[in-house]
Amino acid sequence: YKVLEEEEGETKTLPPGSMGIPVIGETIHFIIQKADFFRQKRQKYGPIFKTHLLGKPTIRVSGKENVRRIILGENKIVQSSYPPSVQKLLGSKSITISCGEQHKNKKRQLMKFLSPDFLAQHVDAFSEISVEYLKKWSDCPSVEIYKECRLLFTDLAARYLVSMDIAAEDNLRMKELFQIFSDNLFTFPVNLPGFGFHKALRAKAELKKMFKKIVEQSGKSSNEFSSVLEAYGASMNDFSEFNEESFLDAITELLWNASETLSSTAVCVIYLLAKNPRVLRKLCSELQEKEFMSTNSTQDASGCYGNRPITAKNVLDLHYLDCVVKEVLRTVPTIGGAYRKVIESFTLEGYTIPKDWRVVIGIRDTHENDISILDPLEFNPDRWTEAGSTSSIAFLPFGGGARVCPGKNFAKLVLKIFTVELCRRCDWKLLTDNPELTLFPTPRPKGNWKVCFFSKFH
Ligand code: HEM
Repeated sequence: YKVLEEEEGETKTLPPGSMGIPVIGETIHFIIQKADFFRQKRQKYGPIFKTHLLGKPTIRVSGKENVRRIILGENKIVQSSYPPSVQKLLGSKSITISCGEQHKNKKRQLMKFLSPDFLAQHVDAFSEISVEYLKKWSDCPSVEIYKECRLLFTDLAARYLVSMDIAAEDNLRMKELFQIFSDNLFTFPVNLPGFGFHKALRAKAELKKMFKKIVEQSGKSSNEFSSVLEAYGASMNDFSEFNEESFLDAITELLWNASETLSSTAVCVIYLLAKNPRVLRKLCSELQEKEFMSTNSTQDASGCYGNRPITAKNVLDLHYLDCVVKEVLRTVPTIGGAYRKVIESFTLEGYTIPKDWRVVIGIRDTHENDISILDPLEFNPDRWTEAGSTSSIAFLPFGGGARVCPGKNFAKLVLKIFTVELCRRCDWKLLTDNPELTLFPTPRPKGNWKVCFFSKFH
């Protein structure tokens, strides 16, 4: 790769960086170092650098304006394009991988399903399921928090996104399979025993078998499953076109997307609130002030503690809660980067971003290096309350433009409900010394963090 090219008399400069060894590029470093690979490169080369990853020359871009330009340039200068391992594992019909009209239709359907009315209708249910798990956790001496959050949010997503009840033992196995699937999404697409890709394909095949069994045992026909699955093809309206593989792929994509992201963020909420008692106190004060949290621990005849039920409307009154959830997503963004293919060469900060290269939008890098705020690495929800300053904060945890996360409002509501129930019902303590997070593929504990929950009402 020549650093300088001449085209139409114009000098074109590729961003700084290194392309590694032929064919393999720097993929092995990336697989070993994960998020640190990008951090080190950014420190060395700045916000735009080139490398060669997973079979393609790649440019990683960070910085609010740069990222905005790419996100809003979908289908004009870039198009969503994930590495071959991700494409094969999610399937060409998944929302993440599909493009053009097919993508637009599926996305529209999914967003229609996840309407404000749908969210409002299920607030009680989201609350109940959070309470169910919090009670279970408080009854144990300690719990492995990441595992438990995965069980909770897979259960929640299965019930409300795909109308599927999963038994506890199936959920445990699903948790293991989703973990193998996620851990090996970004890898060499070599389908041979011992390779990560092979393990992920097997995990997905087993997941689909489990979903098929659950669907069959439910006695429902496929068109009785929630309309969200129609997003994956007109098949469910027209039985002759019903495609079982697409139906099971759709369940996998939705459950994986929801449980991976929500469990990761919920663990970060638990961790960051435990680490920042001042923030937790301030959040509890807000809950008390707005009558979401009673200071009276006496249970009434209906089993309530005088806590105000959460609704889609009254949760909006909780401004500090909003700041806390935003700050968790800013300091530890769930998705570190989004992948695109360049369909039309363009320039950024004077560098050429050539056609056919891959561009990775650095979400984490952009948040971490935000020069418009003080100490961007610090967890400080109060920064969101300072008048006038918030619109300049780099904040794109859900991406943007045509590829914006369709689960954004669902995720924010579920996370807020979980956080309110957590704070008003429990105290908790991390039992692991020096807990550390690993950031790739999504933030999660390094090792098994144990957490002890105490019910506030015992
Ligand atoms: C904290 C929670 C979540 C975060 C931070 C998050 C983040 C993201 C981001 C950054 C993208 C854009 C990727 C890109 O630009 O290529 C995305 C896409 C997507 N998300 Fe989420 N997500 C979350 C929860 C969910 C949930 C609950 C669902 C399911 C309802 C979901 C379904 C999807 C789908 C289907 C896409 C692909 C959209 C497309 O390609 O147009 N996400 N998510």
